[in-house]
Amino acid sequence: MTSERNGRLALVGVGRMGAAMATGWLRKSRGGVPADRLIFIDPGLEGPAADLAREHGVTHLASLDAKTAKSVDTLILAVKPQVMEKVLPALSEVVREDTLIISVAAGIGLRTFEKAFPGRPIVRNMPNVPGAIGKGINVAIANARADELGLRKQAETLLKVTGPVEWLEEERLMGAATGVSGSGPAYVFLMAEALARAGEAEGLPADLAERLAVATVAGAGAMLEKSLKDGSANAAELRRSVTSPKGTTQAALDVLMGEGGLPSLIHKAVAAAEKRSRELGSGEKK
Ligand SMILES: NC(=O)C1=CN([C@@H]2O[C@H](COP(=O)(O)OP(=O)(O)OC[C@H]3O[C@@H](n4cnc5c(N)ncnc54)[C@H](O)[C@@H]3O)[C@@H](O)[C@H]2O)C=CC1
Ligand SMILES: O=C(O)[C@@H]1CCC=N1
Repeated sequence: MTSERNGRLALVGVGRMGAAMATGWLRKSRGGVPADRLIFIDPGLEGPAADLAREHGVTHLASLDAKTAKSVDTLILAVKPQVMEKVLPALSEVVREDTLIISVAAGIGLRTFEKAFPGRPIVRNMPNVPGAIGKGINVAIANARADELGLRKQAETLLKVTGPVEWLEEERLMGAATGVSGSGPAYVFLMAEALARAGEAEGLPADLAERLAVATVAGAGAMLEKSLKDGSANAAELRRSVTSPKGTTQAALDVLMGEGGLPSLIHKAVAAAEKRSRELGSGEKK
């Protein structure tokens, strides 16, 4: 069997994450996926996903029928973990024996998909929303069948359109990765919100405070990325470069890095996400 995948790619669940990935794939500049290879499967397509389908002419179906499934060699599952098990039986009846299954659902383990799709190659991936602009990161693990068929590389070719792929060998680490990079963009957006609110509370006009906060988060992120790439500095070194002894930053960091400050709060937050990931995987879905 060849590992070449030139068939269609069905994305099941085109909500926030599905639409972010599809946006990344449809960006031709990054060697993306041609619109006529993609099929959106979602009974409630709306918002950005509906716009994407319309703008690019992507086929949209409410469910995957047996005839269409014959043309699908890659199935991406991007529904909520809470509905995943309801969605799997109907899909398992129609997908081909050699279809590569990729799930991006938090918490749901390879074993669940191996039960639903016996003998199929499966990749569990944790993407994040900056993938929509090619600035995402993926953390993935492949089952043995995917490796037997040499499909890890094939999955990576697809996933890396949205950002690099880090492969894990131990599935138990997926929860921690989810807490860092899957959920992580929300922490950074919260930082931008909090910074803007704080500026406003200290007297800045709201719109100016927001512009300053957004430019600061975006600029610091871009600088960190560049400095890591060229090897000039890491995050701690960049932080120290802003911090003049006895200056304003030192005064602020004494608050942020004091007892119970940001580092310990972030650790608690990532640990909570990791725990929730395990709960979602074990069926505690509420
Ligand atoms: N939102 C994020 O930043 C990230 C989400 N994920 C994972 O992505 C998955 C989706 O999350 P979101 O996009 O945030 O949720 P969402 O609620 O925005 O999207 C879920 C989509 O699934 C559709 N859907 C529901 N039942 C369906 C069915 N039977 N067949 C096909 N589609 C169906 C809904 O209409 C909706 O469009 C989750 O498993 C989540 O863990 C992973 C990484 C990041
Ligand atoms: O909040 C969630 O459960 C999903 C998974 C990672 C980011 N969003």
